[in-house]
Order: sequence, then C-alpha cells, then structure tokens
Amino acid sequence: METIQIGMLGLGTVGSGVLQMIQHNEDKVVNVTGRQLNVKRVLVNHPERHQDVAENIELTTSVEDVINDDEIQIVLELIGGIHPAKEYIEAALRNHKNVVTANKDLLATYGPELVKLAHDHHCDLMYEASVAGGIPILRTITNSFAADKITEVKGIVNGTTNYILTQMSQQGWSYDQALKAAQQLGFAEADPTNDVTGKDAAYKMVILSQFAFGTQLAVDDFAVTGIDHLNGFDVQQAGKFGYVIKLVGIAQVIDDGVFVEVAPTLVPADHPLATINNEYNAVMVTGEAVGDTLFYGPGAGGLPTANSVLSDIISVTKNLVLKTNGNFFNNYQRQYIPAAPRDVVYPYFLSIMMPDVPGQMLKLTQIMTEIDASFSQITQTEADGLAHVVIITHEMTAQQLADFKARVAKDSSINLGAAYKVLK
Ligand SMILES: NC(=O)C1=CN([C@@H]2O[C@H](COP(=O)(O)OP(=O)(O)OC[C@H]3O[C@@H](n4cnc5c(N)ncnc54)[C@H](OP(=O)(O)O)[C@@H]3O)[C@@H](O)[C@H]2O)C=CC1
Ligand SMILES: N[C@@H](CC=O)C(=O)O
Repeated sequence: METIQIGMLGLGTVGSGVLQMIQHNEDKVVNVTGRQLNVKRVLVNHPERHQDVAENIELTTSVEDVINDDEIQIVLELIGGIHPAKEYIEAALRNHKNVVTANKDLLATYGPELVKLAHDHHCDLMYEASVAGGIPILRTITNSFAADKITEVKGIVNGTTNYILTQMSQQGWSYDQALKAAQQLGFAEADPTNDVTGKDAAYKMVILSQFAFGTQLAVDDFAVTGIDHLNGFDVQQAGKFGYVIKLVGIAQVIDDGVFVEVAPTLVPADHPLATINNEYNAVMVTGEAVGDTLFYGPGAGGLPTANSVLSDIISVTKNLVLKTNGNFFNNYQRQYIPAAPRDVVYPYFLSIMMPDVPGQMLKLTQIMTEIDASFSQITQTEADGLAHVVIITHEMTAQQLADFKARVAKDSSINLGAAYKVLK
C-alpha cells in the first residue's frame, strides 16, 4: 500500500496530539483513504525536549529538511504566530507540498495571498483547526450551508478566555490563577496576550466571516475588546440581572452591510451560549432557510484540535489519491461593506461611577433623554461617597451609544467604566 509521507513543523500541544492520533488510528485512516500515513520528519526548536518521540521519526531544527524532502507530500504547520510560519508555508507551497495548518493569526492576516499561492501551485491549503479547535465548523459552513444565505455567525470562539471566565465565576479563582491554569492545560497561545485581549477571537471571526459571507476583513476593520479589563463587580451585577458575561464574537448581516465585533457580552442565563463553560466553544450559525443552528465542542486542547487537523490531512490524502489537489478550501467571495452604526441595535449594559451627591442621577437621565434612549433596569450601590450605577438600557443603536459616550466624556463627574452589548 502506498504511504503518504508527512512533514511536521512544531511538536507542541497540537503537534503532539496529531502525532498521537496518526499513530493510534492507522487502521481507520487506511480504511477511509486506502493510504498509510507516516510522519517522516518534525521541525522543533528544542530537540532535547522531544527525545521520547518514536524512533522512526527524525527531529530536525532545519526547516529545509522538511520542505526540500521530495518524499514529503503534506506539511503540517503547527508552530503558530506569523513569522516564520508564513515563510515556511510559502516555501512548502512553492515546493508543491500540500499544507495543513491551525494558524488563525496567519490565515486571518495573509489568507488571500496564501490561498492564491496554494492554488497557483495546485496544492491544498486547509485550516479547519484554526477556528474553534475541535468543532468542525469551517467545512460545515462550506459544505452544509453552501446554498443557504447565512445571516449571522456568533459564538464563543476562544477557549482560554471562556476557561478563565468559568473558573472566576464558578470556582472564585483570580484572573491570574485561571490564566496560569489555562496555559498549563495547553489552551492558551504561547504568548496569551492575543487570547485575553480578544485578538485571537477576532482572527477567528475574520475567518468565519470569510466562510459565511465571503468577505475579506482585517482585524482592524472592527471593534475588539478582551476580558483583560473585565471587572468582577460588573460580572456580579450582570448575574443579579440574570445574565452571564461571555467573550462573544458576532458577525451579522444588516441590510447590505456586515456588523462584526468581539467583546464581553451579557448573555441571558437561559441562552444556549450562557451554558458553554471551560475551554468549550460554541458557534451559532443562522441561515435564512435553516434558521438557528448550534455547533458545540472543545475549542482548545491537543487532541480535540488534532482531530480537526486530521480531518484536513484525510481530505488532502483523498485529493492525492484522486489527483484533485489545488481546489479552494472555500471560494465564496463578496465585498465587505461595514454596517452603519445607526443600524446596529442592541440593549446595552452600562456601568457608571459618579459622586454620590444630589443631582447626579438627574444628569444621567438627561443625557439618556438627549440621545433618545431609555433604561430598562437600573441599580445603584454607594461606597466611600461614590455611587456605582449599573443600567441595562432598552434597545439602542451603536450610534446612540457613541453619542452617550461622547456626552459622558464631557462631564468629568461621570465615569463610564463598561458598556457591553446585551444579547437578544
Ligand atoms: N493549543 C491549542 O489548543 C490550539 C492551538 N491552535 C494553533 O495551533 C498552533 C500550534 O499551537 P500549540 O501546539 O498550542 O503551540 P505550542 O507552543 O505548544 O507548540 C509550538 C511548537 O512549535 C515549535 N516551534 C515554535 N517556533 C518554532 C520555530 N521558529 N522553529 C521551529 N520550531 C518552532 C516548538 O518547538 P519546541 O517544542 O522545541 O519549543 C513547539 O514544538 C498555533 O497556530 C495555535 O494558534 C489552534 C487551535 C487550538
Ligand atoms: N488559544 C486558543 C487556542 C485555540 O484556538 C484558544 O484558547 O481558543
């Protein structure tokens, strides 16, 4: 039987999971593809840390050993980050290697040029694992929503932050304690900054939007807020109002435009997204014909992510058998037009500090009246001469919110701490 030789770049959390799956699931792979898979060579930074790797696998610190090996037909890029991963993938594609990667940073930033390079060289470039770890969401959107018009994709697409929020609210852990555990469990990026600032989720929303709407966004095209400034008091107050705060990514078609945002968001306690805990992710895809659908699973971790990588390897292998490599993973393309702020409508959670003196509340009410918005729920707590006012508004537009912020900014006695969307 013919053997497909694989070269790996990286043998960390995901790479180790991939190796384990290839070694343990040989029979099924042979049954499904008619080919054996063999990992021939692996690029790492620190070979001394990987001495337990199987004897027949060569470790190397030189990328040329992988990308210039004529026997290797599939290169797995699992080192992460933009450089040198981009140059390694480009070199592999130029050498006519099919590439599988889990790298959302790279695909969200340089997706179109890498996709073109792969196509020009008749190679596959697949990246199912780049969004929501173990949830097979990209292939599902491409294949199973091929004819339906998707109107919204929203969800929890970062495992680390969901793990942190869950541990803080359910176990009473500190932010630092929860982040450290997420790193030890292999959920966080090598540098967790992108996880906690929302950028990792934003990369995933760029890729999801491309698959769902055909738009080519950049992370700078939309607002991204992480959980690094989330305040324990706001989490508690949201809970008292019947909401859970989650880091939610939303991409929603509004008229001809698309609204995209990543931000801490109040989710009603009985909403499906409110029940997604720990490193689990969930993506809700709404289609005009099908209505709401929900895809749930582990969003981070070695073996779950490896399963998505393996699904790409199997697809590439089937293409090698049929000699059909070089088709686009997703070829839907449409121009991106940002939705107008006056068309983006949500209730908002506003957390405000101000002096506990007569007249302050009236000022706040006047500002709301000026922007033609209103409160649906409000609480006030006092401490040390300060009033902490927490409001849930009725539905208002993103434009009204911007006007509210601008007016409050002019009044030094009113300090707006947080303004989060409330999911409908
Ligand atoms: N962890 C997860 O749950 C998920 C991760 N991903 C993505 O998968 C990719 C891999 O992540 P993960 O496995 O967690 O990362 P790790 O940090 O655990 O592993 C990275 C691996 O790449 C090697 N490496 C890094 N830089 C270089 C370099 N310049 N040259 C050679 N080798 C290098 C490291 O070598 P050494 O071991 O010798 O130091 C290590 O083996 C990333 O793109 C990540 O975003 C996607 C979904 C989930
Ligand atoms: N750091 C990421 C890993 C998967 O993409 C996350 O926590 O979701």
